[in-house]
Amino acid sequence: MDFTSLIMFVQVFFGIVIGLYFWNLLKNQRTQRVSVDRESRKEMHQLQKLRSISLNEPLAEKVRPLTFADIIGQDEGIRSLEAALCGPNPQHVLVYGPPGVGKTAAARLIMEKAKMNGGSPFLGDAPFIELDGTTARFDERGIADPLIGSVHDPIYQGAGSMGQAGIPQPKPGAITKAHGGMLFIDEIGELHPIQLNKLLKVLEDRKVFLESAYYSEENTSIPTHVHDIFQNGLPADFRLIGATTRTPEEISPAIRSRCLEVFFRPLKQKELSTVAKSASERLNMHIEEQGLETVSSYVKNGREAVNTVQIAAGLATTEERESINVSDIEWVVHASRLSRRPEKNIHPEPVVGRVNGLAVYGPDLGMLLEIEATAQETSGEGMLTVTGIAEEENAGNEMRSIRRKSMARSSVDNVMTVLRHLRVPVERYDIHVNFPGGTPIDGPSAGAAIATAIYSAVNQRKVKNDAAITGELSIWGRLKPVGGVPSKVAAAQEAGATHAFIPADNDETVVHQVEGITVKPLNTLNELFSNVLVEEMDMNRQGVPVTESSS
Ligand SMILES: Nc1ncnc2c1ncn2[C@@H]1O[C@H](COP(=O)(O)OP(=O)(O)OP(=O)(O)O)[C@@H](O)[C@H]1O
Repeated sequence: MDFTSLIMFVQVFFGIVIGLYFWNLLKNQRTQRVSVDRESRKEMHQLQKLRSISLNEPLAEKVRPLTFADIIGQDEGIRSLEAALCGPNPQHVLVYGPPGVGKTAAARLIMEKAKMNGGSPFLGDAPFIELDGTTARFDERGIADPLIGSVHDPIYQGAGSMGQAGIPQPKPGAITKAHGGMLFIDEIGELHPIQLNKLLKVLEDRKVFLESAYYSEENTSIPTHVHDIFQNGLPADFRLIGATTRTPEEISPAIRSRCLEVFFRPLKQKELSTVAKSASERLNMHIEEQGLETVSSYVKNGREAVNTVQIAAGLATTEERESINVSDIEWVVHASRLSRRPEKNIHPEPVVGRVNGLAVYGPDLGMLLEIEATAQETSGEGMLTVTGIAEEENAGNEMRSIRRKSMARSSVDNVMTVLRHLRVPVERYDIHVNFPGGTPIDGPSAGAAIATAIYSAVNQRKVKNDAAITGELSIWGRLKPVGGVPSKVAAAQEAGATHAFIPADNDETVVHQVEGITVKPLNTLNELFSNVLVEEMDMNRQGVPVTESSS
């Protein structure tokens, strides 16, 4: 074999080896592709099989409110939502309220309502995006952030062909998906502070800038749209609806200052009964009147009312009945370990030392606050006992927390000074003030009611049982304004009171309209006593005259 033949032989040999190599590579790719296709066909078949199966519409879906009229008892909240979002200049909104009272249901309906308004900036296809603040977790390296958006860097697995080409890929978050529409964040109070801060920036800029160490302006292999996103940001112009079960004080002032605040209130017993009734109607089930009464006296909110009816309906259906009996409801109540709603009603008759105070807790929950006092004349120096309250309480926030004497206890001490000033000889009596029932007492606003209870006990004068009182006391016996008056008056009316006495400085014109209760604004404790004490004297004890206080 001469040299040329040898060269040719080597060339042919290497040609065959290289050819075999590429042929093998191609074959492998084809086999891989065939097996991927086979696997995908199998998965698609499985997916189609799953899709072909469908159960009935879940009961929870069937009873979901479809119009605002289906949302019971929240007319005021819905009106505020409409005012904020359905006009030509929609605002960001924070919706406060206890769990299960219709916040989400109303938010889901507001977009359609807004679109009906010709002047609204929301277009016909404006999106409504929902996100849950409790599950919207994010990765601190920015790999994943369902709210703000993230960048999928080429180092990460599954970066695909763009990744192989070293291109960082921006992934839009909910704020961009909601562009031109509304972003509803349920439980916004649970968002991580870092996410909240990022959200605030977006609300300000109406776009979001994403960052990546793999992005370079000079990199010409990066496609134009990625350059555009990194340089100009992703659009994020939307209106925020944040719902929370927390109180306004617990929400960051920065987000509050950018939003209109809307309040959804707890549902009254009658309203819960209506929610239960309409749920049973949607399920095509009849429910006895007494059954409705039982539901509404155990459940605390609309969701619980609907759930109770659903389980009872399920029970009736399995027994092939078309109506829900009281016993079905009782069984559900028992099985779900529901406890009866505390019924705070006014006392049936006037009693010495017993006063209907008014409290408010949570964002908007008014409640009747029972206050009892007894006074026993003593030869020595009188003692003051206060029960039914915490002796000490925490105040402040996460940054600065302090322990202080209970506000209710301080309030009683304040009342004793006021009564001494009014020449009520409290020092001659062992006085016991009790707050039964475990209702939270915010202290100062119960001052006027506590003073009435002690004054009534010392003078043995009965207090009108149909009167409810709220007001802080100045040390000179003047009634000072308090918070939550509308909710307090509504609670008083629901508990059966016919008269509510509030500080004149509150000037809550709105409360004058509560049906079935007369609201009387007063200036001084003396005016209050002459309005709420029954005009009779117990002859066993000398009534103590009240002198006019200087205020
Ligand atoms: N006021 C109401 N009127 C009619 N149905 C209600 C009302 N409140 C709650 N429901 C029923 O309860 C379900 C749950 O209510 P929704 O999710 O709107 O409550 P929410 O206030 O958003 O509660 P959460 O704070 O727990 O998310 C609704 O789908 C509806 O069936």
